[in-house]
Amino acid sequence: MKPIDVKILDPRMRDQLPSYATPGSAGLDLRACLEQPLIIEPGATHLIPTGLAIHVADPSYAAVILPRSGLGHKHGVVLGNLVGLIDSDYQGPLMVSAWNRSAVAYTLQPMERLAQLVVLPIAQVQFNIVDEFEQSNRGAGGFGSTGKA
Ligand SMILES: O=c1ccn([C@H]2C[C@H](O)[C@@H](COP(=O)(O)OP(=O)(O)OP(=O)(O)O)O2)c(=O)[nH]1
Ligand SMILES: [Mg+2]
Repeated sequence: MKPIDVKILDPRMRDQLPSYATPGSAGLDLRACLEQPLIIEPGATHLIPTGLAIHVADPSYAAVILPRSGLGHKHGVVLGNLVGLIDSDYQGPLMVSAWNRSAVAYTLQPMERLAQLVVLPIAQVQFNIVDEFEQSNRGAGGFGSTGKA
C-alpha cells in the first residue's frame, strides 16, 4: 500500500481513520464531521468537512471523491461537483460537496459516512502540436457511432 500523509483536523477522526472495508475495496469512506444533524433540503448543496487533510504529494497520483452508491441511489445524496478531484499538491481540508438531488429532505448525521475517497494513478501529459493525427480505426467516430446492438 502507498503511504499518504494525513492530518487529523477533527479529533473525532483519530480513532476512525478511513480504511478499506474489505480486502478488495477501492474506496475509503469519508465521514461528515458535523456538530449536529444537518437537514439537506431537496436541491440544496452543503460543503461538509471530513475532519481530515491529505497530502498525496506524488504527482503521479491523485485522489477523487465519489458518491456512496447507497446514499446516492436510495436517498439522492450525491456530490454537488459530481466528482471531487484532489490534486496531489493540495494540503487544505478535505471537503465534500453534498447535494440532495432528490425531492425529499435528507438528515445527515454527525460522523455519518457520506462519500468515498479513491486514490488513482495519474499521467501528466505535455501537448505535442500536430496538423494531422496518425489514423486510428475509430477516427472521429463517437457519440453512438458504433451502433446500439
Ligand atoms: O470535492 C472536492 C473537490 C476539491 N477539493 C479540494 C482539493 C482540490 O485539489 C482543490 C481544488 O479543486 P479543483 O481544482 O477541482 O477546484 P477549482 O474550482 O479549480 O479550484 P482551484 O482554483 O483552487 O484549483 O479543492 C476538495 O476538498 N473537495
Ligand atoms: Mg482547479
